[in-house]
Amino acid sequence: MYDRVLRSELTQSILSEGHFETSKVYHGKNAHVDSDIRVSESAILEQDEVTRQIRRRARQFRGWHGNKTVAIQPLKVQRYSVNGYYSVHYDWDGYVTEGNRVATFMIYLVDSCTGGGTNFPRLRRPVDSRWCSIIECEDDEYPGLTFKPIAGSAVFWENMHSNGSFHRGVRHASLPVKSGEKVGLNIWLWDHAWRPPLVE
Ligand SMILES: O=C(O)CCC(=O)C(=O)O
Ligand SMILES: [Fe+2]
Repeated sequence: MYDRVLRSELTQSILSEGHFETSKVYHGKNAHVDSDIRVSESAILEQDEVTRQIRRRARQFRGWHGNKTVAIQPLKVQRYSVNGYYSVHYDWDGYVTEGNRVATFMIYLVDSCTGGGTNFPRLRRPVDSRWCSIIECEDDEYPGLTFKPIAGSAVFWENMHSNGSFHRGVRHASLPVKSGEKVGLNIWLWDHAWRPPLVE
């Protein structure tokens, strides 16, 4: 979890731009709306100086193996209203064989909600209570580790093991928003050179 990665002026500029549409679920090149899996609205941000700088910074912060073949995908803003959610999934795509999403930044832009945490059911919650400002410590409604949406902060994780095999430990969900609104900025690192490893 990274604190204050985005200033609020940038958030305002991002939010005023978006052309939101009902979010789809993707399998390779196929995409469809499926409210059993995902209820939110998304907008791909146009390229401008702000988005260019954010993408540059995300790329500098973290290359995949320091890899020159990693690109930052176009930035996507996702808005959840009451009962909006995204059920458990992986960010890697098991249907493609050339290139994949090797890592994810999830930046919270608007946190005026209850619920709406980012939940990793297979990760263990740390016991040290100092984590409790950023992770859910009181609520046992969902298994595993849940990051609270905190505007301006980011969660970063890798979607692959170092040999390029899919990391199944980072299965995650956006928990249902109970009240208010949550908005997140998804930044995905796409490695063009990724190929399925010969051994899992
Ligand atoms: O909004 C979140 O907390 C997670 C979003 C997510 O996992 C995704 O869009 O792939
Ligand atoms: Fe995801």
